[in-house]
Amino acid sequence: MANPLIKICGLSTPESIASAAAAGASHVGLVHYAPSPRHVEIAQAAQLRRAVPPGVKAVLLVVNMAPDALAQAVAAIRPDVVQFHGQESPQECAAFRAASGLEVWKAKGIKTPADLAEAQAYAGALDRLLYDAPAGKLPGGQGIALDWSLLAGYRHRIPWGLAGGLNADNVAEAIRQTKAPLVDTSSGVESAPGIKDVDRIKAFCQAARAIQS
Ligand SMILES: O=C(O)c1ccccc1NCC(=O)[C@H](O)[C@H](O)COP(=O)(O)O
Repeated sequence: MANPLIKICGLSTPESIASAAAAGASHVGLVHYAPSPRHVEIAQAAQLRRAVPPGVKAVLLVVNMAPDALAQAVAAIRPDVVQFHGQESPQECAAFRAASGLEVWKAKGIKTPADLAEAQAYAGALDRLLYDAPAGKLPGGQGIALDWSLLAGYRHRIPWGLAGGLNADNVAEAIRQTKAPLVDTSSGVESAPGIKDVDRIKAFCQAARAIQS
């Protein structure tokens, strides 16, 4: 099995972006959602995006954002990827993808086999589905793992990734069970909500790459 891509999400300082890149992350996430402890304003996100080194993709996370506001945010930040993390429909994702020409991901909360089957309706509208725990107080970044056994052996209709409660201690087992081609973490590499920890980022990336087929 090839090493999975690694996304470290919810970064809010140039230092944490540099740590994630140095540890081998393929993607770094900037959360623009005011209720989140990881929220960054547009101007801050634009500055952080400039700190993302070549070879690492910047992912902008948004939740049910109005199309005009999203277009302005994208113009200012210039992300490589937009990750929708609210109730955006396949049609809305497809329309944004066609209009922007950007890579588009959609996070979907998965609790049952039916949720997983429903998520496949996004095939053709997206570049990647990100399976996460169902929304609670926040739509994402909750540190809650989904039931990985739901994904074991599943025939996905679209490129995908695994998020939700991943950390250095469990990511290898999650990859072993699900064969995830991309793993994503946020609270699992923090010392407190919104505060990224360099050592935890390093340990997560090492553990995610330690998997052998
Ligand atoms: O991280 C947040 O605070 C957040 C808030 C609102 C929407 C999405 C958010 N994060 C999105 C992510 O991609 C997280 O990495 C993903 O949900 C996994 O988080 P965690 O379980 O904490 O590793």
